[in-house]
Amino acid sequence: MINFTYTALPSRVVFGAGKLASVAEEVRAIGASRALVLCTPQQTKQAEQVAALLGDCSAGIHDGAEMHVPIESARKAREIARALGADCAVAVGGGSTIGLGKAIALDSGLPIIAVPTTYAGSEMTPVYGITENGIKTTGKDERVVPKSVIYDPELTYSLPLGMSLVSGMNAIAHAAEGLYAKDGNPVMSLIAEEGIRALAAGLPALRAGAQDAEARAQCLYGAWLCSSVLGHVGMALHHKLCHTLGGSFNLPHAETHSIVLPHSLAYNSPAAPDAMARIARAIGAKDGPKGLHALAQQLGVPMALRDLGVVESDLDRACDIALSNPYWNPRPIEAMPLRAVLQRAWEGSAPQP
Ligand SMILES: NC(=O)C1=CN([C@@H]2O[C@H](COP(=O)(O)OP(=O)(O)OC[C@H]3O[C@@H](n4cnc5c(N)ncnc54)[C@H](O)[C@@H]3O)[C@@H](O)[C@H]2O)C=CC1
Ligand SMILES: O=C(O)/C=C\C(=O)CC(=O)O
Repeated sequence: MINFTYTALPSRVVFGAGKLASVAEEVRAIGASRALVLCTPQQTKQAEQVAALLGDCSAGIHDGAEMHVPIESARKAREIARALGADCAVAVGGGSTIGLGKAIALDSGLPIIAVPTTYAGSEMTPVYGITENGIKTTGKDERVVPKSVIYDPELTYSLPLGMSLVSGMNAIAHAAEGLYAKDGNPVMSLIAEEGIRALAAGLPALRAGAQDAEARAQCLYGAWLCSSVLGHVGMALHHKLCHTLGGSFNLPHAETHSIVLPHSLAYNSPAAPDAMARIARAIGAKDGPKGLHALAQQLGVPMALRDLGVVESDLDRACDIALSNPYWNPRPIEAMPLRAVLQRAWEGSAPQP
C-alpha cells in the first residue's frame, strides 16, 4: 500500500561544467551582495578563483575550514564574516567546508551558497555537525540548508582519484539507506535509484580516466541526487556504524563508508527486499550488497577496516557503542549478528545477511 508524507526542502541547483562562472549571479539571486569565500588550506587556489569571479561581490577568503567543524573554527569564521561585512558565505569544498558554512548559518543566519568539490553530500541537507570538547554533535535545522548550490564538475578534477572513488561510495550509502528509510517516499526512492545508477556507471569510468569530463559529470550528478536523499529521509544502521567507527577510532569518513556499506546492507537485506532489488537493478547486479562489494573491488578502494588501522580487539567496543542509542533500522539490531558484520568489514570478506 502506498502511504507516505513528503516535505520537500527548498533548493536551487545550478549544474554544469563551467557553471562556477555564475557565482556572482547566484549571490545576487539569493539577495546578497558581499560574500566571504570559505575553504580549507588545501583549496585556496579554488577559493581565489571564486573570489576573482565574484569581483566586487567578494568580501575576502577565509581558509580555516577543518574536518568535523571544531566550534572554535566556526566562531572565528563568524567573527571574520562580521568584520568583513559579509552578507553571505560561499563554501567551496567538501563536507568539512560546507559544514563550516552551516555552523555559521546556524548561529548567525548568514545564508550560504555551496560549491561542492567532493561527492560527500552535505550541500542538500539540513544536517549540521559541530565538534566541542572532542565530541561531535549533529542536528537538523532548515536554516543551514544552502540557498543555492553550484555543481561544477570541473572543480572535481583536482580531487585525487582514490578520494573521488571512496567519496562516490559514501554518496551511494545515502541513497541505499534512503531506499529503506522509515520516512521514505516514492519520490526519494526514484531519486535514490537514479543516484546509485549514475555513480555505479560513473565511478568505473572515473577509475579508467580521472579527467574524463563525462565521468566527472555523471559522478557529480549522482552525488547531487544522493545528497538530496540524505537531506529528505532518515538514515539507519549503516550511517550509525560509520559515525561510531569514525568518531571512536578517528577513521577517514569516506573510506569507512565504502568499506562498511556492503556489510551493513547485507545485514538489512532480509528486512528490506524491495530496497535491495532496487539497488541491484541500479548497479546491474543480481544482489545489491554483493554487487556493491564487487564494485568496490573493481574500483580498487580499501576493502577492510584493518587496512585503516582498526585492531581486531576494538570491534567489541565498536559493537557496544553502535548498540547504544541506535538509529531506527528495518531489521532489529542484535549484538551477535552486528558483531559478525563488524568482523566481516574488518576482514574485508564477502558480505552476508
Ligand atoms: N552534514 C551533512 O549533511 C554531511 C556532512 N558530512 C561531513 O563532511 C565531512 C567529510 O567531507 P568530505 O567531502 O568527504 O571531506 P572533506 O571536506 O574533509 O575534504 C577532504 C580533503 O579533500 C580536500 N578536497 C576537497 N575537494 C577537493 C578537490 N576538488 N580538489 C582537491 N582537494 C579537495 C579538502 O580540502 C580536504 O583537505 C565529514 O566530517 C562528514 O561528517 C558529510 C556528508 C553529509
Ligand atoms: O556527521 C555529519 O556531519 C553529518 C552527516 C554525515 O556525515 C553523513 C555521512 O555519514 O556521510
